[in-house]
Amino acid sequence: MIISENVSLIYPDKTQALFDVNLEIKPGELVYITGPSGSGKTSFLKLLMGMEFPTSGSLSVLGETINKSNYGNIQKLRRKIGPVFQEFKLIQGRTALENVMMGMRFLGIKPKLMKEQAHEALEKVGLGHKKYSKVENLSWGESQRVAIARAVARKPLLILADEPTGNLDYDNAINILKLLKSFREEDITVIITTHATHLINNEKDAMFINVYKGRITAERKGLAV
Ligand SMILES: Nc1ncnc2c1ncn2[C@@H]1O[C@H](COP(=O)(O)OP(=O)(O)OP(=O)(O)O)[C@@H](O)[C@H]1O
Repeated sequence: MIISENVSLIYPDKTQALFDVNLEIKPGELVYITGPSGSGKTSFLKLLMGMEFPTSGSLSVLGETINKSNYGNIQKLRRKIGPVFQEFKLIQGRTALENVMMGMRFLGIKPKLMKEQAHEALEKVGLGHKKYSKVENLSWGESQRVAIARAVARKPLLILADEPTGNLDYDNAINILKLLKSFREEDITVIITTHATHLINNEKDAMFINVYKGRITAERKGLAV
């Protein structure tokens, strides 16, 4: 699913965000990425989405090599990924349903099916009753759920959630994590960055990646390795 060998990332201004990342993530795994602010968590997710390319080393995601020369295939790869961004990236003035449908625009799905998948995804995240609400009228937690619905409506193989519990109170944060974890039952690999280590300390069936100053350590708990 994801194989990273000696991957380093240096931005054009010479900031080295990641050093020698070696890891393998298997299909259907739940992965938490923790680490202080500025340690390289988002940079790692950007590499997985092909929004950045490794400066050195080799990275393969769902069988596609992440490098500039493979750009055509990386665009196809993105159709199999459901991203949940830190700042949601919802379109104001549009309803929850419209936002979820917009996330499927370039997937080549027929409009009727697109609508069905969007309805289904909003039901799944518990927002069936807010489908026709404009997103600016939703609470923070509800907006986060719309962003998650938009990611799962695409029927992805991989969900990448960047700090999905940021700005949520304890109960909402726990519920959002529960929701994201539930997608594993559909064999989706779920990767979550979080500062909220207290929320995940008791997880027994997950891979934990810690990033510190661009260097990664990984351990699996409770999984057959
Ligand atoms: N486009 C960029 N150009 C140059 N440097 C960057 C760029 N994006 C990130 N960085 C730098 O790379 C390092 C890692 O940043 P990154 O956003 O990956 O950290 P993070 O762990 O996700 O932080 P946070 O928890 O605050 O979101 C930081 O030093 C950051 O300033």
